[in-house]
Amino acid sequence: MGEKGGTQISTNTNKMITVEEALEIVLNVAQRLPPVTLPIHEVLGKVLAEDISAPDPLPPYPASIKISCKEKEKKRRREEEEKKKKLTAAEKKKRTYAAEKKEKSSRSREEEGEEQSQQRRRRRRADGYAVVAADGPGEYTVITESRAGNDALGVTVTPGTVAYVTTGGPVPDGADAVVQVEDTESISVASAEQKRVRILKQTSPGVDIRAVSYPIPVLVRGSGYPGELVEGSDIAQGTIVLKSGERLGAAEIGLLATVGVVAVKVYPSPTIGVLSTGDELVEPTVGRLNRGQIRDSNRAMILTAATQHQCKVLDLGIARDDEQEIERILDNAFASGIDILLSSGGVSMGDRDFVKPLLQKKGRVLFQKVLMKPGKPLTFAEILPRSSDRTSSKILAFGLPGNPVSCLVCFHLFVVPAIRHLSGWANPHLPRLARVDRRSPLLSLSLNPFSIQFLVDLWLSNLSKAVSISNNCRVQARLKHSVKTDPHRSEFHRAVISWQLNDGSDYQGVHGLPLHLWSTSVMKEIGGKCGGWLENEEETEIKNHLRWARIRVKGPRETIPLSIDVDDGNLIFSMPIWVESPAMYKKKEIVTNPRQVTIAGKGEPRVALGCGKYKKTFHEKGKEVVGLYPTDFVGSDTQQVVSALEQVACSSAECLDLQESVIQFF
Ligand SMILES: Nc1nc2c(c(=O)[nH]1)N[C@H]1C(S)=C(S)[C@@H](COP(=O)(O)OP(=O)(O)OC[C@H]3O[C@@H](n4cnc5c(N)ncnc54)[C@H](O)[C@@H]3O)O[C@H]1N2
Ligand code: MOO
Repeated sequence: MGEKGGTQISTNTNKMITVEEALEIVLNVAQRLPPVTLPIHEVLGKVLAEDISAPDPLPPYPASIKISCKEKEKKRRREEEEKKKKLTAAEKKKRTYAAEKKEKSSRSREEEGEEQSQQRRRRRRADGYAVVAADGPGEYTVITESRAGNDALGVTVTPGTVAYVTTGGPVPDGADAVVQVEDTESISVASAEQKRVRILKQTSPGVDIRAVSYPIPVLVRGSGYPGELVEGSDIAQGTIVLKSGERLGAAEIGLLATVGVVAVKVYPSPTIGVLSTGDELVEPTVGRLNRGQIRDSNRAMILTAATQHQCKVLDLGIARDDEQEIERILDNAFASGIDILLSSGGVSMGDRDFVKPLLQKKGRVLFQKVLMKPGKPLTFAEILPRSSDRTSSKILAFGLPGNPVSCLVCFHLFVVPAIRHLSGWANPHLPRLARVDRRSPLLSLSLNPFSIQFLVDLWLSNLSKAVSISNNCRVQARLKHSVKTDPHRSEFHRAVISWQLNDGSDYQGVHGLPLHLWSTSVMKEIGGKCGGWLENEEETEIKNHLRWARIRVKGPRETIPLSIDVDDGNLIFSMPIWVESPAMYKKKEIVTNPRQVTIAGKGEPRVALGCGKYKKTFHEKGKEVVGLYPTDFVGSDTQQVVSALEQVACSSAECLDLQESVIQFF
C-alpha cells in the first residue's frame, strides 16, 4: 500500500476515480514531444509538425496530356447545345417530321461512332504530335521526338513542322497544341532520316497540352480554389500540400518526395521503458518452473504493444520485490531519456508492493485507484526532470497492475492515448467502436471464427445487448454467454466478434411469464405461434432471468404476433412479445452512395451495411427496411464482413481502427 515505504501519498490521489477522469488526468499531464527533423523514410505513421509547400509547380513544364474522354464528350455536347440554340424558330418550323427522324438517327449513329472511337482512344496510349495549331491538317516533317524524361531541349517547332511527343513529355518550344496519334497517319518515306506524318484534323491552341498555367484541380490541398488559374496543373508553386498535424502514410510520403522534401519536422514517438516486478517472475526462457514461479509475460506483451504503437522501447528486465532494487532500476531508467515508464505488478495493497511509494518518492502520484474492472490499482505519476537538468522533459509513469489482463487493458485504455498525445495526434482518444446498451433487450454477440479483438466494457450481466459501430452505424450481435459483471465498476473484457450464417431464425422475447408456465411445453407452444419453436435461449433454459424469456423461433418475423395468449386453466394469460431478428436490407438500394457498403456474395447470404442517415432515407422513401438498427450484418462470409466493416470505418468521419477500438456496454 502507498502509505508504506516512508513516503506519504496524498489522500486526494487515494480516491477511486472513473475511467474518464483518469484519462483526463493523463492527457492533461502529457505534453507533446518537441518536434524533430527526420528523413522521409523514417516518418511513416508520424504526425507532421510543419506545413509543407510545393517549391515548384508540377509539372514544371508544359506537357503533352490527353484530355479525358469525358471532358471531350462534355465539350462536344456543349457545342451541340450551342448549335441548337442558334437554330431560329423559323428554321425549326420548316423541318419536317421525316427530316427530324433522319437527323436523330444520323445523330445516334454519330454518337455510336464517337463512343467507339472513344473506346479505341481509351485503349491507345495518348501520344501525339506537337504542332502549330494554325497549320491545320496536312503533311508535315517530324523534326524530333520528345519522350517523358527527355526535355526536347533546343528543339523548336516552326510552322510546317511537328514533333512527336509522348504522354507527359515536354511540349517543344513553338508548338501550341498536340494532335493525338489517332488523328494522324504516318507516311512512309524512303529516307530513314526524315519522318513525315499526315495531320488529319484541325486543332486549336492549348489542346492536349498540360499547361504550367492551369486551373487548380480539386485535389490540391492548401491555398487556391478549384478552377482558380494558378501555375502547375497538378500542384501550383507555393501550394501547401500537407498541413502540420497530418499523419504521414505512404501517400503523404509520396507527396513529400514529389515536392522534393526529403526530411520533415515531425513529432517523435516516445521512448518507453518496460519493467516487470515480482519475486515469482522468471524469464520466459526458463523451461522448468519451480514452485511459486511464473514466467514473465507482461514484459514481452507490453514491449510488443509499445512497438506496435511505434514507440522505441527499453527493456528494463525483471525487478525483485525489493525496494532498493526497484529504486535503482527506476533511477537508471529515468536518467536514460525515456518518456514513459511502464512497470507491471506491485501496485496493490501488499506489504511488498513498492512501486507506488517509489513513484511518489521520485515524482507525484496523480491517481492510484480507478473505478474499473480489471485495472483498479492502476497508478499514474509524473516524474519531473531535476531542476539542474534542462535537457530532459517530464516522464509519465504508469504502475500497471501485475495481472496480465489488467496490465493490457490499462495499457490500451490509458497508455495508448498518452502515446498518441505525446506523438502529436490531434485526437489521442481511442475510437469508441461499439457501445452496448443495457436498456435494450435486443442485442447479443454471436461469436465464430472471425477474430477482431475488442476490449468490451460490460456494465451489466444482461445477455442481450446492442452494439453500435461509431455513432451512426450499428451491428446486431449476440452474446454467446451471459456475463456477470460488477454493477459499479465499468468492466472490460476482450471479446472476439464473429459472424455466422444467418439461418433466418429469430429470437423472440416474452415478458412476465409466470413461473408455473415456465416449461419447455409452454415455450414450444409460444414458439409454435411464431412459425415453430427451435430452442430456448440458454439463460431462459436455466431460468437465470425470470422477468423475461427468449426463444429461438422459425418466423418469419412478419408473422410473429405482438402478444401471445397461453391457456392457463380458467384464464388466458396474455404476454407481450418482442422480436430480435437482425435488420435486413431486402433490396439493394443506393449502392452508389459512398457511405453505404453493400457486398453481395455468390447469391445469398449477403452483407449489408449502411449508416443511420441512409436508413432515414430508406424509410422516407418507404423502402423495405426492417429492424431497429440503421446498420446490421446479415451474412456468413466473415471476410466480407471484415472488409465491409473496414470500408465503413474508413468512410466514417473518425477513421476507426478495428484493432484498437473499444466496445462499451452501458
Ligand atoms: N488487499 C488488496 N489486494 C489486492 C487488491 C486490492 O485492492 N486490495 N487489488 C487486486 C487487484 S484488482 C489486482 S489487479 C492485483 C494487482 O496487484 P499488483 O499490481 O500488485 O500485482 P501482483 O500482485 O504483483 O500480481 C498480480 C498477479 O499477476 C501476476 N503477475 C504479476 N506480474 C506478472 C508478469 N510480469 N507476468 C505474468 N504474470 C504476472 C502475479 O503473479 C499475480 O498472480 O492486486 C489484487 N490484490
Ligand atoms: O483490477 Mo484487478 O486488475 O481486478 O484484476
